[in-house]
Amino acid sequence: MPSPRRNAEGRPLAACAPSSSGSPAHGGGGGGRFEFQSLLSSRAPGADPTCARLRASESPVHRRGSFPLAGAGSSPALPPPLPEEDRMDLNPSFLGIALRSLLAIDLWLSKKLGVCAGESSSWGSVRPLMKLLEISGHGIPWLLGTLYCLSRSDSCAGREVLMNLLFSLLLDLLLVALIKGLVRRRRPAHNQMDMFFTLSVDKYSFPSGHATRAALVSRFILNHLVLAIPLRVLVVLWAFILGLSRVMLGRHNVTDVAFGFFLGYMQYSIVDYCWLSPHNAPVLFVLWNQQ
Ligand SMILES: CC(C)=CCC/C(C)=C/COP(=O)(O)O
Repeated sequence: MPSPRRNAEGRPLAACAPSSSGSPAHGGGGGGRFEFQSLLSSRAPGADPTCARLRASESPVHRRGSFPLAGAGSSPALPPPLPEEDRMDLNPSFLGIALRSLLAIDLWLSKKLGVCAGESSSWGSVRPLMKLLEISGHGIPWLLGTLYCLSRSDSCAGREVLMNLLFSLLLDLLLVALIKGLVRRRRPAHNQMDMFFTLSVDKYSFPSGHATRAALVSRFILNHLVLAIPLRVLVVLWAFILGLSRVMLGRHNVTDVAFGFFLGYMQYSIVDYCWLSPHNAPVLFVLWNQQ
């Protein structure tokens, strides 16, 4: 009985090319079925690049018994190595499986929750309300509102808080644009791209800019405005419902919003750490006072 071929690390190779005589795939044997002696570690591409991974279209599922080999009897002509994106990893890590499962759950849940994604959706009648909520967390009203309040503020303390809110909003826009541009996750297929004033990176969905802003601004408000308890609860509710509405509108997947909340929360910690004051950023305050 022939022992399985092994790669450089001593791991058995997947026998996608037929082994020695007797294999049904070799020389037109009757069954036409490939036998995988074992899964190959994807970290040994040099050992046998054509066997290490299979192209999906050439896997036995797709082409039973029709592996493209040179004619029977001649030595097997190995196809050229496949480009990385055409390869199928036969031995995904535990982390890979966990991530893929999370992604599948995310897509399934997001589709289920996208009940306002269109006028004809099951909750289509609530869509206008969700879009109103969308505007309440949009960057433009927050930026314009902060600039307006800054121009009207006549106390030093007020100006300091507003200056930092402005800095938070700009930092948020920058970080979200950066991550969206790096990750480039497409928005859900059921989303209608009818958002008010978007930037070019807003065709991507990870993370949700509304969720980051909601978390950042609400944490900011709770820390710097003296509010009665019912109002504090309202601020938290607004942030939560705004995040949920992103998924209901079909704009985002659940993970976009969850990460957005996390990022916004962390952004506030950055802002708090780098808090701008007339002591550490006198130029900013002097310049503004001269306006
Ligand atoms: C142009 C400015 C100042 C802000 C863009 C705000 C915007 C459209 C963000 C996208 O949010 P989602 O990622 O939640 O869809």
